[in-house]
Amino acid sequence: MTVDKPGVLLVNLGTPDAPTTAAVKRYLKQFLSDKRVVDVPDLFWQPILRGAILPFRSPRVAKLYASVWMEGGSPLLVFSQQQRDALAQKTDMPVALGMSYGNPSLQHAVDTLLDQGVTRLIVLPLYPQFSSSTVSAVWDGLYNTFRKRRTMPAIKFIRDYATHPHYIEALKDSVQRSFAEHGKPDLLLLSFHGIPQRFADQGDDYPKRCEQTYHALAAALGLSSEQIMMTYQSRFGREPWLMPYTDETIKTLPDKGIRHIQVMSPGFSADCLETLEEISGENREYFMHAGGESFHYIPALNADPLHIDMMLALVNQFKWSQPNQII
Ligand SMILES: C=CC1=C(C)c2cc3[nH]c(cc4nc(cc5[nH]c(cc1n2)c(C)c5CCC(=O)O)C(CCC(=O)O)=C4C)c(C)c3C=C
Ligand SMILES: [Fe+2]
Ligand SMILES: [Fe+2]
Repeated sequence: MTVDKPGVLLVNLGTPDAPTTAAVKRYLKQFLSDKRVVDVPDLFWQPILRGAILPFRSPRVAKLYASVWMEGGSPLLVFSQQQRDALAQKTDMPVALGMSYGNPSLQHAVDTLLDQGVTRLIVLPLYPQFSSSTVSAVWDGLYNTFRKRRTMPAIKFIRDYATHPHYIEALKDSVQRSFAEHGKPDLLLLSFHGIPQRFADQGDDYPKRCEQTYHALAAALGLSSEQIMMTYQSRFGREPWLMPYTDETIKTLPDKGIRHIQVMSPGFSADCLETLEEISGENREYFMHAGGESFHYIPALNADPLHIDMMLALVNQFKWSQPNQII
């Protein structure tokens, strides 16, 4: 009888090992050299990256990381480890955490699972909305981990979960707790990480998936289009990214009479630099400076029990093998 042992691989983006210029430079170099993220040919891109971007961006971004750093490390790592441990408590399958960039690496996570005798990998990239720049990068990273191995497990790869009922339910619950604590705002703003508009034009369905999350959550909360809106944050480089931009939008709201907002970033499964510093720090300042009166950031789902239940439901679909399984 063939042994069948499923194991779960949770994957997220990755983060620097320390809030220092050297560590941030190492991380950004790996991240921004991935063609899934920046698709400019290396002949042009590497001199720009090494000569201009890394030397100037690394010290600046290191300071931003230092402003959100937690006792156990970078927020993204701390919350991801909490998710891994909480999921492991709820399943008898081994669970490992791997990052596309930095540590713990995907290679380390896959090795850990295979060393425990796992024959079937259930891969859950913790990006609710598919994008080639994130989820396909996980796919590439996974492929690389097997290049030098003579064995390979069966693989179940979860593409995304933008409208999964458990995901929408967990978001709804989190919003309702925030409304109960701070009152109902004039506007609930959903800020998703952006990608270049060109990626979408070339077929990346990320904006469609974000819109589907937005519509599903608006319906679940019973909010009208005046009470909830979506924007895109974290623009990088000069070409147009998905619009409307979060920062530009936020600056205009007080003039429209919107003085109390609550902001959530449903595309981030764990709090990180982009939520804690960019949204809860920088964008809060833009809003208050433009005449806003009350700004509340609604945390990412992190290790919320409903979020872990969602992960369990997603991976449990693949817990039992099907005959003639190929991938
Ligand atoms: C350069 C292009 C980038 C694309 C395309 C991109 C897509 C993308 N990213 C996330 C999630 C995260 N990004 C994070 C940080 C981050 N992102 C970029 C650039 C692109 N992202 C950079 C350069 C950085 C590092 C910070 C900086 O230098 O400004 C993070 C946080 C990491 C952390 O350590 O906290 C996350 C998470 C998604 C979901 C996405 C596409 C949909
Ligand atoms: Fe990013
Ligand atoms: Fe940012």
